[in-house]
Amino acid sequence: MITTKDLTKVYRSRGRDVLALDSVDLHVQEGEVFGVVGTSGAGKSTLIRCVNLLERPTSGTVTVDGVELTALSGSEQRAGRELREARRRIGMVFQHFNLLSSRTVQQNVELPLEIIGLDRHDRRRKAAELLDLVGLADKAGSYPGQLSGGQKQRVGIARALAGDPKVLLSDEATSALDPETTRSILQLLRDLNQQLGLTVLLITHEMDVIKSVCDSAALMRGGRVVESGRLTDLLADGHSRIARDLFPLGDFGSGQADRTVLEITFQGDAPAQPFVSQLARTYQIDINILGAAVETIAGRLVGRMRVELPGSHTDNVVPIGYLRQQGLQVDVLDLSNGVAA
Ligand SMILES: Nc1ncnc2c1ncn2[C@@H]1O[C@H](COP(=O)(O)OP(=O)(O)OP(=O)(O)O)[C@@H](O)[C@H]1O
Repeated sequence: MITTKDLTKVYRSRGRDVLALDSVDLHVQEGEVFGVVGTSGAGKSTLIRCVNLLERPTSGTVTVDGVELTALSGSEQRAGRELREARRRIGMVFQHFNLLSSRTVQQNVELPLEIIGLDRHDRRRKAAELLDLVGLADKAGSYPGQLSGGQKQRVGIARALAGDPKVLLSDEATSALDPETTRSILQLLRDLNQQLGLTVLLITHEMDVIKSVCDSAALMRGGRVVESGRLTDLLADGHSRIARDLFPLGDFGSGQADRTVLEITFQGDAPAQPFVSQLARTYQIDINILGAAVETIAGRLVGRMRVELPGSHTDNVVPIGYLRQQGLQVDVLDLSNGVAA
């Protein structure tokens, strides 16, 4: 549904070039919620602004729903007719809501419909439907200043849906909200994704957002996508940095040379059996549990545990094989850099 190829953006700032996007290849499938995560300055905002050509990339292509936007003329306010048409099928939600304070909630939602020339009656009907969809039917006559942050973001979402978009872009939509409101807005995005078949591309600096709402994710660093994929696949990959960040499990053990640290992951229907005590009993070994967490990720129950066994990797080949036989994913950590060996 959204594909970027070799997407590059260079800003010229005070006489020097800033490489904000460096050959970004991204593929967001139709109907999924895709999260881009990364620290400040990684290039997330630039990426999302290039996806709907609010920012014209320096090179590379952006294709949304089969239309190559980068081949259409104009950008920002001077977009040509075809680009404006294509943009109508892409909704955008902003961190600070971007509502007009002098207009009522209803009038804010009607704004994009006014711009496309819909008549008054149809505008009213459509805006009322959208406000109902986001749970704000009773606030139609209120002004943004009379709403909470979460309600303002619901208005922002209703407005973004006015053009019946197939794709919704969310630029840190929950960063200005408290944790409970964040949860309710993420749930709303998830519901809209499922009810309307909406494809959602969101950017965030919070791993919790990825964990609670996304099907897939990409990690950005220094303008590059360093990892991307479906969360279920990433969780099955012992080298995945995203998976590691989804489960911060504490330290890496005693640091002694004759110890083996394992990371054990179980997903979905994998046995929720007491494998640690079974292992200890079967092989008569003392197992040190270093950390454990169970989360619901992409709608599936996923657990991860880090344990330390006495002896080297070679000494533990048989117990590791036993765990794998139980349907568990087992990665042996390389203690020098904390990733799977
Ligand atoms: N208009 C601009 N002019 C010059 N440099 C820019 C401009 N916009 C962004 N940059 C630079 O591009 C890089 C990527 O910025 P961007 O805002 O995309 O990152 P980000 O991951 O969204 O960060 P944040 O989470 O802080 O918004 C940064 O080095 C930033 O300073």
